[in-house]
Amino acid sequence: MNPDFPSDHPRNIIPELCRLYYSQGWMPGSGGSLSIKYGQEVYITPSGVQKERIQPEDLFVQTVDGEDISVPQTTKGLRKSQCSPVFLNIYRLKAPGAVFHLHSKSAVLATLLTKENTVHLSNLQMIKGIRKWSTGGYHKFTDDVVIPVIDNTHTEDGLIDGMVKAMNDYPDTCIVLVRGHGIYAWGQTWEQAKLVCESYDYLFDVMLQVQAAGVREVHGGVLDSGGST
Ligand SMILES: CSCCC(=O)C(=O)COP(=O)(O)O
Ligand SMILES: [Zn+2]
Repeated sequence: MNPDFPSDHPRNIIPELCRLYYSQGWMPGSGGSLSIKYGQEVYITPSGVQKERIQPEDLFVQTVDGEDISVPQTTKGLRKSQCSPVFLNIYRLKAPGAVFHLHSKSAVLATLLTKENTVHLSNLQMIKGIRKWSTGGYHKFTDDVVIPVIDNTHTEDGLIDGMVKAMNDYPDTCIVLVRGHGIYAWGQTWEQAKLVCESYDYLFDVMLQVQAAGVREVHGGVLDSGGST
């Protein structure tokens, strides 16, 4: 922690979360990127580095319109995250307080087990921890939670069109799955974005383990990762 900044400042929170997510296997091999909005400033991790080793001074700071507020004053030759344009697009469209991009294995597996453009979840208690973005209200555990899946692209900014369509088609979602790649997830605060990532990782993991057990139907009629076999 850098004592020059409050403990809840993005320069302290982002490196802490990067270490946590690396240890959880969600930011392996430099994959993934985190961003937090603080006032009018968006703090974003640098590109292509070992995310678990990021220091408070390594972050880029931009406006939601992509103007530089500050760049790292280090000799490390840091570059902006490839995810920056995707993050900023989400900040402009949804006005969240934080957007995370993670390569969690359960999310990637969930996208590979369906050819459809959605994953469905229902009848799981942890669904109650997820908010509907448009109202802020929480889901019931019996709700049919529909998560959009978009196809991967060769560059991160190539994801923007698919992300915009997914956000328009599913205004309640606070997560978009990218096939074979990972998730983009957001919350009103970084704490809420963290809860979203943890809840969905748990839910995807449960769904995958039920599927691995060869179960096609469960109590309440759902095991459905989009209807494809
Ligand atoms: C091996 S990770 C390839 C790029 C990627 O998908 C990612 O999430 C990290 O991008 P960044 O530019 O932020 O390092
Ligand atoms: Zn990625």
